[in-house]
Amino acid sequence: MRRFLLLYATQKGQAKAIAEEICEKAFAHGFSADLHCISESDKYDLKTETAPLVVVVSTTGTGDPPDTARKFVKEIQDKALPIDFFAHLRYGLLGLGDSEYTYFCNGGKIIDKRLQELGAQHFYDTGHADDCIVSHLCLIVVQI
Ligand SMILES: Cc1cc2nc3c(=O)[nH]c(=O)nc-3n(C[C@H](O)[C@H](O)[C@H](O)COP(=O)(O)O)c2cc1C
Repeated sequence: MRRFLLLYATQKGQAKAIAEEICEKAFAHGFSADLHCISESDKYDLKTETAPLVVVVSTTGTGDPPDTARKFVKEIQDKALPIDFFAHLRYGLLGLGDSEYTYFCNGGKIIDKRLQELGAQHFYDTGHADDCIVSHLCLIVVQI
C-alpha cells in the first residue's frame, strides 16, 4: 500500500473527524495513512518525511490556528529556517472555517503560506471548507 502522512489540527473535533474519513476513503483506494494530531510531534518528522503530506486544519478565535497547532506554527515560523527547509515535501491542505468570520480559514492559510515559503509544494490545490454553506444547505433542506 502507498503510504502518506495525514495531520489534523482541531479545536472542536471537526478536523479530526474529516481526517479520519480521509483515512478510511484513502484505505479503500489502496493508500495507508499515518494519522496524527499535529501536536504529536514525536510521532512524525516533516524534516525527513518522503511520503506525501495531507493537513486538515480548522480556525478558532479571531483567525487563529487551533490550540493543538500552536507549537507547530511557532516552530515553522522560526525566521532562522532556510527557505528550502521543506523543499522535499509535497502536500495538500484542507482549511476548515466559517465565512461569517472576518478571517476565513485563516488557521489553514497561515500554515499553507509558511509551508510554501519554506519550499513545500502542493500536489493538490488547497481547499477551504465553509461551515456557513453547510448551515445554509441545512436551512434550505429544513424548509423543503
Ligand atoms: C470560537 C470560534 C471561533 C472561530 N473563528 C473562526 C475564524 O476566525 N475564521 C473562520 O474561518 N472560522 C472560524 N470558526 C469556525 C471553525 O473554524 C469551524 O467551525 C470549523 O469547522 C471547526 O473545526 P474544528 O471542530 O476542527 O475546530 C470559529 C469557530 C468557533 C467556535
